[in-house]
Amino acid sequence: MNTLNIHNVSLVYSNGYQALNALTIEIKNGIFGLLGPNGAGKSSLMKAIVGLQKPSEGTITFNNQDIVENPIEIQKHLGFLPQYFGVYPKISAYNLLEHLAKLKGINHPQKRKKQIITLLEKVNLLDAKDKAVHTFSGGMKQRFGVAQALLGSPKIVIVDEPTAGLDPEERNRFNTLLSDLSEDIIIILSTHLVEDVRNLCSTMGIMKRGKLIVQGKPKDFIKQLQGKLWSKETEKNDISAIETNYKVINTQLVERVMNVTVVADEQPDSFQAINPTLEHVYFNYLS
Ligand SMILES: Nc1ncnc2c1ncn2[C@@H]1O[C@H](COP(=O)(O)OP(=O)(O)OP(=O)(O)O)[C@@H](O)[C@H]1O
Repeated sequence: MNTLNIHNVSLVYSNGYQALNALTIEIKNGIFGLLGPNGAGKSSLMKAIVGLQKPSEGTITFNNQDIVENPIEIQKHLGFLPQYFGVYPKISAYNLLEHLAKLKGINHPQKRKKQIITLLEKVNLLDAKDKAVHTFSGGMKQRFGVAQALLGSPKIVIVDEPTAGLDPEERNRFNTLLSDLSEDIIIILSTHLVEDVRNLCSTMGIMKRGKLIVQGKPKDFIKQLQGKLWSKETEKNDISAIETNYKVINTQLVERVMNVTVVADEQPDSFQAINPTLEHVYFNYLS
């Protein structure tokens, strides 16, 4: 079992901006979902974990090794899948993986070949190994991205918005792959897609303005909202009156009619009970 321990981490950039504020999390094998609006500090946290940005305060350990003092300790076990690769050179998938494997220090030619073939099989790209990566579909590129992130058998993989731009079928296939991989390693998934967190993550956290405002299991959060969510169709002009009496967590058009959802212990007049989803949980914590 791998353990990433982030304790009381704060990060103040040189311009004085506090991007992380006393953040504490323990992450074990499985997929940890990190949700939060733009600018909440998710990328800053990732940078601190991978050793690209030293925290101003606090400690980060990976399997009991201090990785703030010794970033190499995590870098040799780390795979990173950015949202987009900037450039896809006009070379085959196999050759590009071979090049990246050499950069990662996998020097033994036979071992390198075996690992590349195994990874191409795992991400279902073995048949496409001689095709140029720039001709791949979006889903194939993302699966290629997973293969490169897994070179060197990392114990921790960080994926940033991995399903952006994929069609629903590609997104399903990609999510199944991530889920299969997560049994023996830590995967940290930073995303705006609440549904992906619901489907994939055993644990999750929500960030807001540099703070981790909550962490736990998606299903426990949903349970906490059971029997407390109420919704009704409304006019746009009536929303501010509802807001004075109730905690409104969402207003949204459903079949072109405005629906308002509130959290309350008792059923408000003319509202219907609705079943909570993780999206309601997210809105509830952010509103
Ligand atoms: N090098 C830096 N110097 C100063 N401020 C920075 C620096 N990098 C990021 N910030 C600021 O820190 C805040 C958090 O940024 P961060 O990129 O961590 O957010 P995020 O949650 O990852 O958002 P997004 O989803 O948009 O990437 C932002 O207000 C950003 O402008």
